[in-house]
Amino acid sequence: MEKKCTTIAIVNQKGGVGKTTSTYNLGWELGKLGKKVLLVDLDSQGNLTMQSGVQRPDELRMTISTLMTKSIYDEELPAKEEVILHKELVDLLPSNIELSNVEIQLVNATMREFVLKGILDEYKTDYDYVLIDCMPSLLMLPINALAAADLVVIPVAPEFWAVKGIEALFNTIKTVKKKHINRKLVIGGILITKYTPKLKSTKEMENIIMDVFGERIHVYDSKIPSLSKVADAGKLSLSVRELHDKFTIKREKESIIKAVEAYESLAKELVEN
Ligand SMILES: Nc1ncnc2c1ncn2[C@@H]1O[C@H](COP(=O)(O)OP(=O)(O)OP(=O)(O)O)[C@@H](O)[C@H]1O
Repeated sequence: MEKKCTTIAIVNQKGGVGKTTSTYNLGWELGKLGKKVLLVDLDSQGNLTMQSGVQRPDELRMTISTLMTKSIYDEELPAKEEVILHKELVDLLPSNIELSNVEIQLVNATMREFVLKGILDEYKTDYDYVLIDCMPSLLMLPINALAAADLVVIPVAPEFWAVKGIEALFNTIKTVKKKHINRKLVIGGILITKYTPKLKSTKEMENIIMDVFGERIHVYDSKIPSLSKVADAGKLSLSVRELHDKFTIKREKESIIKAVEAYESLAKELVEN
């Protein structure tokens, strides 16, 4: 029997808020909980692909762009094994710079909002979770992610312009629902990333986010701490848990454990809801 799969779009049109980092580490922690996870890199920067250990994404023969182009031109999709890469706890549909051409191809494609959905309907059958890492825009590719998703998770770094950005994203989600692109789409919640509660400015932004959105939207209890070791793990193509496990000295382990715990508890929040 086909598995019930939950597809989650990790979206924020603001850059650098922790979308890729959260997609990878949330995926890893869901994998740790025994879930079968497919990560989808829907960003032409290919950061999720590099985070997953592919050093030169531009040399990949098959990527999500191959699938989307084939789908736009009504060609048969390649077998999953030809495209999907495997890591210990997650699988990956990789991406590279070619995805920027797809954004252009989509403009004139028929059923252009549903190209990714069509592909995932075919590719997601073995998975419990599909996590889509979106590029920082609200153009056709992120709209494709919203059309394919059951749930949206919005990583937000508590910075000055954050609230304005979330408002714009909500309007896009409203339009996606109103125009029947995806009427069942649910906003899972706001995930606060790069969190430093000791900083007055962070606390102020957290309060503003709660005041403005708290009544309408769930804000995940798990908050991802701002830690230089989180960025280090990314550069080493490791999850925060893997980097933690590699450390042998207690002080080193302590420098990243809070991020491991945060992504673990976020994964549990998602599984339990
Ligand atoms: N919790 C964190 N603590 C410290 N650094 C972080 C944290 N999360 C992410 N970073 C760093 O911030 C930078 C941006 O993160 P990331 O690439 O995940 O953001 P993004 O929203 O996906 O960016 P883009 O919009 O460009 O795709 C990276 O260098 C990453 O290592």
